[in-house]
Parts: sequence; C-alpha cells; structure tokens
Amino acid sequence: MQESFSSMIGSPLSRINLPGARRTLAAVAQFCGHLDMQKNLQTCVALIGSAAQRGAKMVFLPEASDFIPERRDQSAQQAQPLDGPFMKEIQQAAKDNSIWVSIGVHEQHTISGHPFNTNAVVSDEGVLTQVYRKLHMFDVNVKDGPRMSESQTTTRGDQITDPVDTPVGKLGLAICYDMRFPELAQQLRHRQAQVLCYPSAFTEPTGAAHWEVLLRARAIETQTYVIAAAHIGKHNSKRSSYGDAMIVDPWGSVVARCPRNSTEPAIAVGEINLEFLDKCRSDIPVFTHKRPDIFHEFAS
Ligand SMILES: O=C(O)CNC(=O)[C@H](CS)NC(=O)CCC(=O)C(=O)O
Repeated sequence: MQESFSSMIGSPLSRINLPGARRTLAAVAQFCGHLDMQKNLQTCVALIGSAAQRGAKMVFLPEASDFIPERRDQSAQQAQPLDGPFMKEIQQAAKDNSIWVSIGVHEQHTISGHPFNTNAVVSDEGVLTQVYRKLHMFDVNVKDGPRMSESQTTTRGDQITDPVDTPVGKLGLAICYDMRFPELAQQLRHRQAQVLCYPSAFTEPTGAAHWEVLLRARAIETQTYVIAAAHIGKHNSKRSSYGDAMIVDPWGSVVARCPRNSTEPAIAVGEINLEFLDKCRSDIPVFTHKRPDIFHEFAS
C-alpha cells in the first residue's frame, strides 16, 4: 500500500510561488452528502468552481465527500483507490479551476477490506500532493446521543503526515474526530504547520455541544488557522450532520462561516494572513515557553 501510494504523489512544490503570498483567500465548503457518488461529485465540482470564482487559492471539502454510507457494508463496496475515477475528476476540477483542494474520501484498502478515512490534498495542477489517513476512530456510545463504531468499517491510519506547502501556508492534515486530540494539533504545529484542516461530518448533538469550542481551542493553543469543512443536514433516515463549516484565525476568531439555516451546498471565504499569524505568535510566544524538560514529547 505504502509504495503504490508514494508513487502517486507528485512533487509540484517547487513551482509554487509562496514567498510573496502572505495574504491569500481560502474557501471552506459545506454540503449534505448522500450515498450517490456521482451526485456528490457534481456538488464537489460545483463548489470547487465557485471557490475559484470568489478568488480562493484553496478550497476545503468535508470528510467523506465521496459518499455517506447508509449501511455498514457500503463503505467497503463503494470505496475507490486514490487513483480511481472519483479522485481523477476532483483532480481535473482542481486543474480546470487552478485551485488547490483538500478533500475527505473513503480510500479503498484491499488488504483489510475496510477503507481508510483519508484527507487528500490536490494541487492547482491537479496533482495529488499529500495524504493523511485518520488516526482516531470514532467509536462512541453516548446516551441519547450518537452511537458509532467507525473501526468496524474503517482501517485506521498509523502516521502523522508532515505539513505540506500550499498557497495558504504550511498545511497540517487531520480529520473530524481528530480535533478532540490536541496532541495531533501540537505535533503538526511542532512540524511547522500554519494552517490545520479538519474535514468533518460531526454528529448533531456533539456538534451543538463541542464543535466551535474545539476548533477555536485548537486554533488558539497552536496559534494556527483552523479550517473545518463539514457535512450538514439529513443524509439518510438514520444519519444527519451538524454543519457549521468555518475558518478560525490564530487568535481564535471565526473569520468565515457557512450558514446553519440551509442545507444547500455553500462556501465561505476567509483571509489567511500569515503576517497576522506571526504577530499572534510573537505577541504571546507560547511555543518558546514550552517545557520539554517536563513534557518530554516536544523535546527535539
Ligand atoms: O463514516 C463515514 O463514512 C465518514 N466518517 C464519519 O462520519 C466520522 C466517523 S463515523 N465521523 C466522526 O468522526 C464524527 C465525530 C464527532 O461527531 C465527534 O467527535 O463528536
């Protein structure tokens, strides 16, 4: 798996003109995914197009943008490899619109049979540039709340992915439930991330209780931008998602947000300002105040 995956990764980074681009626009997307991959693909392509039209250099699409399963067996049935037809079309749309894309998909895993929950980054030339596979499985049983066992349908990843250079900054990859694990955000920041993304399909009860607080906390404590694309609305008779896709700045302010009173596909555009980020980091230099002598995980 690892070899075939590596061979699909291009090396377009030398071609990005990053130094002058201290202020760029990012677009965060929200829609209601269904089982039908063709329909979801059309929605994603339309969102990529409107993000580009609004001047964004990168667009962030939700976790599981390819499909939301209705039954457990459908995850494995419908999952495609990263060089399959769904990602090919996304790559083409990125290229056609000259925009970078982060997208969550079920990534086929032929060995275990259960797909990875993957966040894939595509360059504005349509090249698959970085891939992260969700580390933390959402296996929970909340009274009157969600009961989910992601590990029954999903293979968990086993590595932290190095942040990748994009036009909006050095981007650290995570997914949804990962936002409850500050150690991943800290590690990505330790590896120089300036932006973290959490493509999501949050449940309604946990979204109402925790979503915004978690995202703003991760942004404040890591002093990075946090971009969380999200599914919203009723996917099928058994499942619905909270929505509230947003971009948070390194001070913890929400700078862009999709409407929660509509389940129509939407994007919100916000500025990523790396000068502001540097100012946040120098005003309150928490990362020079770390105590690796006490907390050994950050000793280098
Ligand atoms: O299953 C798929 O096809 C797509 N994956 C998801 O929807 C995942 C795993 S079930 N959802 C979450 O992690 C929700 C986390 C959450 O809601 C919380 O942390 O409160």
